[in-house]
Amino acid sequence: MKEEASDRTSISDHKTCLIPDSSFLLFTRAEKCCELHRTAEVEGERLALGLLNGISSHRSNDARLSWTRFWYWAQQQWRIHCGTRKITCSPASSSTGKTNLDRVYRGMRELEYSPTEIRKFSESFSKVGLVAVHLSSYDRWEKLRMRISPDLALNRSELEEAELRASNATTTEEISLVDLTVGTCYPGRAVCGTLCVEPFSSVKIFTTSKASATVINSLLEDKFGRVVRVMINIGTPDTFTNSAQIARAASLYQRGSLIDVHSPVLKRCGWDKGLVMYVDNPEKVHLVTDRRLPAALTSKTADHKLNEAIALFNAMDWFKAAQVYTQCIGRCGQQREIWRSPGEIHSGQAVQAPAEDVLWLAYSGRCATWLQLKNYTKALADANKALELECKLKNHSVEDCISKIHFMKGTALFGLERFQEAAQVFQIALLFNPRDKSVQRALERSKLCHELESVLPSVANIQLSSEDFQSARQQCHNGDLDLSEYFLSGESVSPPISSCYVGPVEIQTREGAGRGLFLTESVVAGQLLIVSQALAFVTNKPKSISSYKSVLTIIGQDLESSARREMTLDIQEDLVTQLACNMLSTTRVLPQVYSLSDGRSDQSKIIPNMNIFFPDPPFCDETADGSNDELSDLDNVNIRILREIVAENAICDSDREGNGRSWGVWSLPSFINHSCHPNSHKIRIGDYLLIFASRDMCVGTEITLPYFDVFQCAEGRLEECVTLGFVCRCRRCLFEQILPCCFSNLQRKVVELLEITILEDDDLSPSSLDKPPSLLRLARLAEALEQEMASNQFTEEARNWIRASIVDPYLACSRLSNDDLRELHPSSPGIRRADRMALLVDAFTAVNAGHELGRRFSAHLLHEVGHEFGWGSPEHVKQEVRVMKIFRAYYGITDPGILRQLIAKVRQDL
Ligand SMILES: C[S@@+](CC[C@H](N)C(=O)[O-])C[C@H]1O[C@@H](n2cnc3c(N)ncnc32)[C@H](O)[C@@H]1O
Repeated sequence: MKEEASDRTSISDHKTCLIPDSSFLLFTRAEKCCELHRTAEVEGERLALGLLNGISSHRSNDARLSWTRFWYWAQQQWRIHCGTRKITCSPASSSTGKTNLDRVYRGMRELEYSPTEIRKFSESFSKVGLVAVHLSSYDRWEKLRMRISPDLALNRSELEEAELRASNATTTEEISLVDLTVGTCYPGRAVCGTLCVEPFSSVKIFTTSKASATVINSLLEDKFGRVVRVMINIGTPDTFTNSAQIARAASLYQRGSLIDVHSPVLKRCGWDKGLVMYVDNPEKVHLVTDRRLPAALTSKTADHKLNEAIALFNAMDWFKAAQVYTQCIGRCGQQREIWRSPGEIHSGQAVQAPAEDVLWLAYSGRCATWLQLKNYTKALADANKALELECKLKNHSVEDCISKIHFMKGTALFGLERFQEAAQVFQIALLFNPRDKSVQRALERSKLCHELESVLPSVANIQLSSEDFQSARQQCHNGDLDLSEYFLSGESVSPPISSCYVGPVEIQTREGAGRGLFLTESVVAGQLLIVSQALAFVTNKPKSISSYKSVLTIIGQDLESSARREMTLDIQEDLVTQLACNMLSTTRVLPQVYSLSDGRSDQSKIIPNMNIFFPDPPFCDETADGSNDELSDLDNVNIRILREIVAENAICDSDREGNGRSWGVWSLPSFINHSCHPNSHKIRIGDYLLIFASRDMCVGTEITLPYFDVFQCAEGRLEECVTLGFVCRCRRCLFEQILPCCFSNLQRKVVELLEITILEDDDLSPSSLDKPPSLLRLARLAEALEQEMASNQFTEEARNWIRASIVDPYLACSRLSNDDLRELHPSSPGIRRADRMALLVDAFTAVNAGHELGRRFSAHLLHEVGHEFGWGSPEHVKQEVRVMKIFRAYYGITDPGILRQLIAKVRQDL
C-alpha cells in the first residue's frame, strides 16, 4: 500500500505525454525539467526546455520536434548507461498500476542488465523522472490522460483523483456512439483499432493475420475536436472469426450507411495494445440510413492512392508517382474536410479517415520523387509540409522518420545550392540517426561547399552589380555581347554574363519543313541573332561510351552503335526529366516547350507567338508575363510528348571523339531548319546557346544551321537527313543531284584512295620521300576536279559546294610541300601549296563558316603566306584581311587587335 501511495505521488508529480512509439509512457515533471535545464548537459538542457515548451504548446510542430528530440536524447542516455540493448518490454502488468522505476529495474534485471548498469541508469534518469509503463494498463492511463490533457495546468489533487478513477475503472464503458458513418469494411481481416487521442500520437490500426472479422470502420470526433477512428466489431470476440456473422454484418452495414451504436464494450485489444470496441449484441447497432457515399469519394481512398504512388515510385516512374502522390494528398484533404464538418457527417457523407501517416507518407514520398526529378524547390516544399505533420509510422521509429525527412530536406537545400542551410538540416538529421553514413557524408559535403562558396562564389550566387545589370540589360536589348576575353582565354575564364536575347527574327512556315526562323531585318556576318538559355541541359554524359559497351554483350550486334544508342537514350531521358521539372517550376517554360516540334506534321503548322521567347525580368522590362505564381499542373506534362520533343530538338555539342559533351534543348534555336550550306552558326557557352549570322543576309532570309557535318558528299548527307527523318532540298543538294557523272566517278576514286591512304598512313614518316603513293594520287585528284569544274563553267559558289563535298584531295594537297605539288603537276610549274589551301579555306567558309576547319586552315594559311612572302607583304596583308573576315564572321568581334590574337591562338592550337 505504501509503495502504491508513493507511486501515485510520483505520477501525480508529473505531467504526462504519450511517447511517440507508444511503448512507454514518459512522465516528466515540469519542475524537474527546469532543474535539468540548470544542471544537466547542454543538449539535455536544451531539449528538456524544448520539451517543456512542447508540452505547453502541443500544437506547434517545433514543440513536437523538441519533444521527439528530447525522447531521442533520453533514449541515447539509456543506451549510454545501459549498453546497446534497448528495453522494449517491461514486467507483467499490474492491475494496481504500479508505475515506478522499480518496475523498469525489474525489467532490466529480466533482460540481464548488470546491477551496475541499472544503478547508472537510475542515476541518469532520476534527473528527468522517467517512468516507463507498459501499455497493458493502457485503459487506466487512457482515463488518466483524459483527465489531464489537454489542459496541463492540473493540480496535484486532480491528478490523484484521476489516477484513482483510472485504477478503479472497469473495462466496459456505457457510451453510445450516435450517427456513425460506416467507412471501409475489411472483410476477411480482423482489424482492431486503438483509440488514441494523445496530443502527440495518431490513430493506429492493428491487424492480425489469422483471425478474421468484419469491421465497421467509422468516424467520430473526440471531445477535443480531434477526429479519431473507431473500429467496431459486430459480435463478441468469439464471433470475430465467424464468417457467417461477418457476412451478415457486411451486408447490413454497408459503407456509407449511418449507424448508432449503443453501449459498445470497451476492451483492451486481444493481444496487448490498444482498445477495441465491440457490441455483443447486433441489436445495439441501429441502422439510421443506408445512404451511400458520393461516387467521387467511394472510388479510391487516400490509402489506395498512396499504395499506387509507392508502387510507381518503386518502379521508378517518377512523374506518374508524383502525380499519384499529389492525388493522394488531394484525397486526404477532401476526406479531412468531410470529417471536419459535422453537417457532412450527419448527412452520411463521412468517409474513411486517412490516418495522419498517410498524409505524411504522401508528402515525404512526393518529396523523394521530386528529388529524383531534381526539382529541389518542390522537394523542399514537400519536406517542410511533412515536417509539419505527425510522423509516426508502423514499423519505423520516429527518429528514423524525422531523420529521413530532414535528410531529404537537406538534399533539396543542397540542390538549391543553399549549402549552409543544408548543413544545418543534415545536422538535425544526424541528431536523430547519428550513425547514418549518407547523412554524415551529405553534411561533410555541404560544409565543404559552404566553405568553397565563401571563397569562390558559384555562378548561381553571383549578385549582379549595377554595372553588370546594365550590361546585361543592354545585351538583352541589342545583342551587344563582348566575348573577346572569354575566347582569348581559350574559354577558360568564367563565361560572360549572358541574358537571353531575341534578335531580328520571327517564326514563319517554311514549305516542306514545317516552320523556320526568318530574318526581320538585314544582318551582317558575325551579328548575334539569338541568345537562348537551355530549357534542359545535360553537361556530362552519364556514362562513358565504353561503360555502355561493356554492358552490351549481344553477339553479332554492332557494339559501337548499340552503345551509342543506349547512351543517347539515357541522355534524352535526363533531358525529358529536366524539361518536365522546368515546366512545373516556371510558368513560362510550358508554352515554350509545347511550341516545339514533336515530329508530327500537324504540330509544325502552329506558329507560336514570339512573346513567349522573350527573356524574363529583371533583364527585360517589356516582358509580359514573368510571374511564376501559377505553376503548370502535372497533368499538363505529358512525358510521351516530351520524349518526342527531345528526340526532335535536342542539340548535341560533340567532342572530337563524337561521344557528346553536352546535350540541350533550347526553345527559339529549335525552330532553325537544316541546310547543307547554312548561313548561321551556334556557339554554346554554359547552357546558353548563341546563334550568329555567318554571312551578310538580307531581310526575309531563312536562318539555317547544319544539323550534321556538311563536308561530305551528297549521298552521305542524304543518309544523315534520312536518319533524322527528312530530305534536304537546299540549293546545294538540288545542284549536286544533277551533277554530271564524272563527278561521281571522281568521288568514287577518292573513296578508294582514301581507304588505301588510311592504311598506308599508319607508318607515315615525316619525310616527304616516304609520302604514301595513294596520298599523292589523292592530291592529284584535286587537279582533276578543278579542271572538270572549269570545263563546266560552274560559278564560284557551286565550285565551293563541290570542293566541300569532295574535300579529301584538297586536304591531301595541304599535306604536301610545294616541291611535291610541282612534281605532281609538271604542267603547272607555279603551283603552290598555299593556293590549294586557299581553295580549301574558301570551300570550308563558304559552305559552313561556323565550322572550325575553316578557321584553322585559314590561320595556318596566313602563317604560310607570311612565311613565304614576308610578314606585312601585300600578299600577307591581303590574306590577313580575308582571314580576319572569317574570324569576325564567327566570333562577331570587330576589333582587329583581338582578331589577330584569336588567329594566332587558333594556329597555336593546331
Ligand atoms: C528542330 S526542328 C526544326 C523546326 C521545325 N521545322 C518546326 O516546324 O518546328 C527539326 C525538324 O524540322 C524539319 N526540318 C529541318 N530542316 C529541314 C529541311 N532542310 N528540310 C526538311 N525538313 C526540315 C524536320 O522535320 C526536322 O525533324
